[in-house]
Amino acid sequence: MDAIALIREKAKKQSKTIVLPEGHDPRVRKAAEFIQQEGIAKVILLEKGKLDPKKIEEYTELYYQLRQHKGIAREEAQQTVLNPVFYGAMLVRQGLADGFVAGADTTTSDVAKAGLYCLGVDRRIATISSCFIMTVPDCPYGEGGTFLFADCGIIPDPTTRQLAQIALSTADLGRKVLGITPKVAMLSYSTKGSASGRFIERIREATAMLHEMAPDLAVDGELQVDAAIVPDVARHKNPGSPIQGDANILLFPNLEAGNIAYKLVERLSKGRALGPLLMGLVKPCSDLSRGCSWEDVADCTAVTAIRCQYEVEGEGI
Ligand SMILES: CC(C)(COP(=O)(O)OP(=O)(O)OC[C@H]1O[C@@H](n2cnc3c(N)ncnc32)[C@H](O)[C@@H]1OP(=O)(O)O)[C@@H](O)C(=O)NCCC(=O)NCCS
Ligand SMILES: CC(=O)OP(=O)(O)O
Repeated sequence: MDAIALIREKAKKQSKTIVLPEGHDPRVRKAAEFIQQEGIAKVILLEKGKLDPKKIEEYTELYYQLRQHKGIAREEAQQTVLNPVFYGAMLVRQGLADGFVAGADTTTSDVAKAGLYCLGVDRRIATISSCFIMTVPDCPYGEGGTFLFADCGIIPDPTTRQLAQIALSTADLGRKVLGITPKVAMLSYSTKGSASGRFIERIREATAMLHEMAPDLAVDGELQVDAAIVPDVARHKNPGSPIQGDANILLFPNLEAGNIAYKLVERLSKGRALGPLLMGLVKPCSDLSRGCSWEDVADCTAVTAIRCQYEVEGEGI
């Protein structure tokens, strides 16, 4: 079964309720129809101007309380809650839905803020970041052409600790959603000392930290991407590597590299890019690219539904 089919089948077993707040967008409406027809999840479809006035009142007060320490006024709280993305996040907070998926018509920054401000940070993880599930047709690399790429959406210039934490969160998501054994490549423009400089040093430090945090995780760095995913190149450039050119998780050094790389792979390979799947929040949710297809909305919803199960079981997401 390919990765997309597997994700849809797994989601169907969960029967979770996911909020899609951008009901004004035709791609989101089409996805909602498909998701419900296929039994992937139950959907709460929202639209600006059609929100429940009682809940607006309730969530305005709640949002005001949550953000009071930042000095916001009630008026600002109400304006925020009138935005269906924030209202949808509040539905999740209040337990009326299990997760939300937005970003077809909202920037990543605003979707992340809805998650951060309404749901909050999972203290066990502490870092909010994101990853993509990438599927590349006719590709022998990774997990039969499936990879996880991170962070391509949230942290512009991660610290070494954040890089290690992003890798851990992505590995965890890969295990839970795709059932893979993670093999992490910490990417750079150098393979094990073939170049030097402060950017490379940072990746080395992050790799060492990751080894300490998760001694059983298969990880190697710093690696160029060819040494990470092409076994022949790995044999030449990096013999003895624990992942031997067979990485399925690609950890990018910063958001510029990650965001550019995921869009290039998606567009040039005619592959799929599911995400940015937000990690480190107390409930599962997903952002989308404004360039997404209706299938991307549907499949990010399926991934979010699968992740809800682990949140219920108290295992983190
Ligand atoms: C995630 C994001 C929205 C946070 O923005 P923000 O709310 O303005 O961030 P702030 O610096 O004001 O921090 C607000 C709070 O959240 C916390 N926070 C911010 N980013 C965080 C992260 N990645 N992980 C954990 N906590 C975070 C801060 O520590 C702060 O906590 P405090 O209120 O207790 O002091 C921001 O990092 C962002 O916009 N990222 C880029 C997204 C983007 O543009 N992507 C484009 C390509 S997809
Ligand atoms: C993830 C991302 O790049 O989102 P957008 O294309 O909407 O900026």
